Order: sequence, then structure tokens, then C-alpha cells
Amino acid sequence: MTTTSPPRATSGAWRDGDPVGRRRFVDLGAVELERGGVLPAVRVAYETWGELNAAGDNAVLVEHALTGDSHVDGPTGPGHPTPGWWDGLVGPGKPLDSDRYFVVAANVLGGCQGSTGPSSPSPDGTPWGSRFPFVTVRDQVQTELLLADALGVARWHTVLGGSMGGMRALEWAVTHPERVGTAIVLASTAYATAEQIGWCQAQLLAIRADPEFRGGDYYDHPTGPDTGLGIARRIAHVTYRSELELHERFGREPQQSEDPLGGRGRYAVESYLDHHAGKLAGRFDANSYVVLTEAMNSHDVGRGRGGVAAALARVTAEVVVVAVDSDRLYPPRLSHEIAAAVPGSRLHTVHSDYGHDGFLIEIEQVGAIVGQVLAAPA
Ligand SMILES: CC(=O)SCCNC(=O)CCNC(=O)[C@H](O)C(C)(C)COP(=O)(O)OP(=O)(O)OC[C@H]1O[C@@H](n2cnc3c(N)ncnc32)[C@H](O)[C@@H]1OP(=O)(O)O
Ligand SMILES: N[C@@H](CCO)C(=O)O
Repeated sequence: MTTTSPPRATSGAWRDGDPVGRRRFVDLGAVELERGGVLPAVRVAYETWGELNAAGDNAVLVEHALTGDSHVDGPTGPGHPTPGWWDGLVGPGKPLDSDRYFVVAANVLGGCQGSTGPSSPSPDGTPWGSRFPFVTVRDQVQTELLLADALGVARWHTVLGGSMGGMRALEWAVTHPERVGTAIVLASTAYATAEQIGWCQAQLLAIRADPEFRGGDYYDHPTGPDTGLGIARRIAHVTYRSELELHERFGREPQQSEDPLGGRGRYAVESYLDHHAGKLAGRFDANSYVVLTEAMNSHDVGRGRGGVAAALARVTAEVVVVAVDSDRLYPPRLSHEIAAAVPGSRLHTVHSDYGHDGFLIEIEQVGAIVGQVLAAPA
């Protein structure tokens, strides 16, 4: 295994010359793709907490969601433009106890936070751009299998994640039952639903309709498809929150002194969405957003396996399913379906006013569930 810390250009948060902080990089070689073809020279960025024990049975894989990264926990700093997305969950005595567990988090295949994605150099040295292949959640898990091998992890004690991270956690348990002890699947699903694909279509069209997108080959232009990516984020962000939260928080209020009735001013909720759009455009690559969105749309643990129920029935891991009660994008019924189909699984419900993002925001409830699962004797 080679571990290096190269500066590498992306159009997302990580730019050429950035310090790399605590991230490490591993070159995994070629990854064979589910839909055919091979992605050569795959590199993965990852972070770890704690140590792998002599028996090699204390490794925990934390899977991030769509715009997350390997920085699960910790402050901003060199190489970490954003704080940990589950800040406070990892460390000595924390739910993901680094005194006891070897906690690993990797940036997903197709991402833009250090792992191979469309902004990475292709074999000819220029960014992949539009030539980056279609990847599925199964390809992402296959890449993580190579990472596990490189780290000497024969079997994960636990794989856990929310949303797109939950897709990978569940796919791990279905594809490699012998290599997963426990899977914790939060605010997620066994398959992308028609409505999820529908919301994603509007987001993909927004990016592709931006003239700055240039079919995905915009890296040598001074400007990229920030407008399209921002519209995609606005659409997505509404689905990530609850109707009641938005109503109670913003109602019909104008943004400060602006006059929405005059046609040019904004409602406060519009300003809020503008803010999230701008933030994402500043830290994320539009091509990665497209690639990862299409990967999420591909998600169906039952594909080629006789359907979802048959696929879930073969899981041998202990499965803990966590629904967020106000989640309208991954509604609780999808968690209930997983729990009903996986033998011996357990279901928890997180109460949140926030909707889907509750799996990121309700850190105490999530920490209590994760801590309870991981506190159990191995
Ligand atoms: C913090 C990070 O970005 S971590 C980076 C990695 N992140 C991830 O992986 C997850 C991606 N992040 C997310 O999905 C979301 O940002 C969440 C879940 C973390 C948001 O959680 P919340 O704490 O509920 O934040 P919320 O949605 O209320 O947004 C707060 C922001 O909106 C801004 N805001 C609130 N009201 C308005 C308004 N009327 N006009 C403009 N901006 C507004 C706040 O100033 C704040 O800005 P800041 O985040 O730049 O400080
Ligand atoms: N807010 C999360 C939601 C995706 O599930 C993200 O941006 O990753």
C-alpha cells in the first residue's frame, strides 16, 4: 500500500496546494465497474481515529452523505475547510470511541474531497470531466473493499452512515455479509424511490442547463456552473428540511428590509436557500454532484438479486435501522421496509423537527443510538 499526501486540483473545496491536514491518501489501483469498464489508478482520501487492534476486529467504517467527506469529527483547519459533519461523535469516550475502536472514514469514489472523481487527473493528465465513468453505489463499496484490504481490515466491526452513507452501509451488508458485523443505516433506504429520482432529475437538469457546465468540461475555464449547482442545492435543501420547520422559522417574513412583494426583494427563506446554494458552490464540484446523484439513483440492493426482500434476507450482520420521523425525502416507511426484511434487525426513530437533515443535526439522539450499539461487548 502506498500512502501519499499530494496536493491535487479540484474545483471544490480542495485546491491545488492546499495543506492536507490529517487526511491520508491511498492508491488502490484499478477498480472494475459494475456497468463495465475499469477506472484506473483510483486514489482514496481517508481519516482514521484510534488504532487497529491485534485481532483486527475493532474497525468501524463511517460513511458520509452526498456532500460530506472524510472529516467526520474535528474543527476546521489546514486541509479541513469545514468542521466535522458529525462533530463530537468520534474520540476517546465518545459514541465512536477511539480508545476502543479504529474509526475510518473515506471520501467516496466520485467525490471531490480527495478521492478519485471527475475533477481528478485522467490517465492523460487532464481532469476526467465528462469522461468520468458512470459509477454505482456498488462500485463505491467495491472501492471501500479495496481500502479495507489496504488497511488490513478483514471484517468491519460496524459500518454506519446516513442518507447516501446509509446506502453504502446497507450495500456492504448485502454484498459482503462475511465482512460486516453490524450495519447502522440512518435516514436511508434499500432503493432510490421514484420521488427521490424525480427530485434528482430536477437537480441534474439545473446543473446541465447551466452554460458554464460545458458538458462537464469546465475545469480550464475561470468560471464553473455555480448557478446550476446552486439551483440544485436549493431544490435539494428544501427536501432535506421539514415543511413545518421552514414555516415556523421563516414563515412569510421578508429578508430584512427587502420587499418581496415588489418583485425584486426576497423572502427570508429565499435568502436562506441562496446562502446554502452559495456555500455549496464554494466547496463542492458540480461534476461530483452529478456523478454522486446518479450513483444514488442507481441504488437498489435488489438489482440482479431477485429483488429487495431477497437481497435483504441474505444479510447476516446485525442491522440497526434509524428513521427520522419528519424525514420527507427518506420517509420512515423506507426504514421500516429494511427492518421488516432483514432478519433480527432493530429499528429506532429519531425525533426531529428538521426533516432528513435530522440525521446530521440531532447529534445527541444519533450519538446515543450509535454509542449503545458500539458499547455492547464485541
Ligand atoms: C458546517 C458544514 O458545512 S459541514 C461540511 C460537511 N457538511 C456535510 O457533510 C453536511 C452538509 N451540511 C448540511 O447538510 C447542512 O448545512 C447542515 C445539516 C449541517 C445544516 O444544519 P443547520 O445547523 O440546521 O444549519 P441551517 O440549515 O440552519 O443553516 C445555517 C446557516 O444559514 C444561515 N441563514 C439562516 N437564515 C438565513 C437567512 N434568512 N438568510 C441567509 N442566511 C441565513 C445562517 O447564517 C447559517 O450560516 P452558516 O452555516 O454559514 O453559519
Ligand atoms: N445535507 C446532507 C444531506 C444529504 O443526505 C448533505 O449535504 O450531505
